[in-house]
Amino acid sequence: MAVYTDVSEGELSAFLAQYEVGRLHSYKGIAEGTENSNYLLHTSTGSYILTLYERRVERADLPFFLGLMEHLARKGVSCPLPVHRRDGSMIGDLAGRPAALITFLEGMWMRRPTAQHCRAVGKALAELHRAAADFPLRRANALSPDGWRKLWDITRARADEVEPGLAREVEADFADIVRKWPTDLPAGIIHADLFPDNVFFLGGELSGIIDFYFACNDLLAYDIATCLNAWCFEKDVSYNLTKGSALLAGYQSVRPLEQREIEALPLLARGSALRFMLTRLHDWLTVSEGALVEKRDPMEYVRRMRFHRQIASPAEYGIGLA
Ligand SMILES: Nc1ncnc2c1ncn2[C@@H]1O[C@H](COP(=O)(O)OP(=O)(O)OP(=O)(O)O)[C@@H](O)[C@H]1O
Ligand SMILES: N[C@@H](CCO)C(=O)O
Repeated sequence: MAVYTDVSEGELSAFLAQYEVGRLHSYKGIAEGTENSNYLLHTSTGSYILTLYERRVERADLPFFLGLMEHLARKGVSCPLPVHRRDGSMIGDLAGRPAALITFLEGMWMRRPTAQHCRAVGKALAELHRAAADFPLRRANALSPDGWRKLWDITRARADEVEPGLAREVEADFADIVRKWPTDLPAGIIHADLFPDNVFFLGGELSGIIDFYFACNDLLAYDIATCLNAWCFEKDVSYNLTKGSALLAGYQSVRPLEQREIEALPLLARGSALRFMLTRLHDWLTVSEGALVEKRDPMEYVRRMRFHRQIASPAEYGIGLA
């Protein structure tokens, strides 16, 4: 995460008095990430992550996100457990923002994931889909085609600042993806942002999944497509077939894909690349220079869109190879 909102020690101590987490020993802002403000807290009872929800998270969605984490944790998915306040709720207010406290997960995210990591994340994704299947709340995906359109309307006029000709290229691709977008594939709750920085490993084993703030109901295979984009490309945006086949095999070891899901992968991967290109483009053009936040390059995802556009068969992702 980033730090958009500063929190004083006095404000934080008053906030923590609502919880049974003991006395505050120390806290510091976490620069990593882009969406919300996050602090690492040490108290007399342990370590916690404090999140202040910023622009892209609606307060009304917090019971879904926090309830989902609690549901998954109870079902054995290793993810943070939201801490309840003394009044039983999981959501408070701090420095003018909705805020929550979640447990700290041990582990490190992989800057250079290997095929083994990709296999593990594929398997964990399928387990997450299975464990979430009976979660009772619903949330529509705010970043499906209608949401993409809103972002594109804001960014299109300045897209060529990133690369000349980008507006025209994206416009054409956007129309084609939306025209073909599937609606009748197996659906359920998806993580929707399962990038390497949201998956922790300890001693080679997957130790936890974080950041459920894009989770929603959508096509399960769309989540796989997002993982292929996030985990299986090298820095030069070449697709790593070994990683792709490992990720798909890991997923299928828990939930075998239907043929129609496999056939939809190239289109889902294009749509997913478009979605992340758009949020990055939006942030690239709008995030103020002063914020303690890393800007992510939209061109990494334009290049993925170009890759997926020329795929002739889903076999090129390595399905059935590992
Ligand atoms: N439960 C947790 N346990 C340990 N560290 C955590 C936890 N939650 C968050 N972090 C730390 O905070 C960082 C950012 O968290 P997170 O990915 O949720 O933020 P974000 O702003 O939503 O980022 P993103 O850009 O991935 O959406 C993580 O990389 C990790 O260092
Ligand atoms: N994972 C996203 C940022 C948070 O949504 C990206 O890399 O663009």
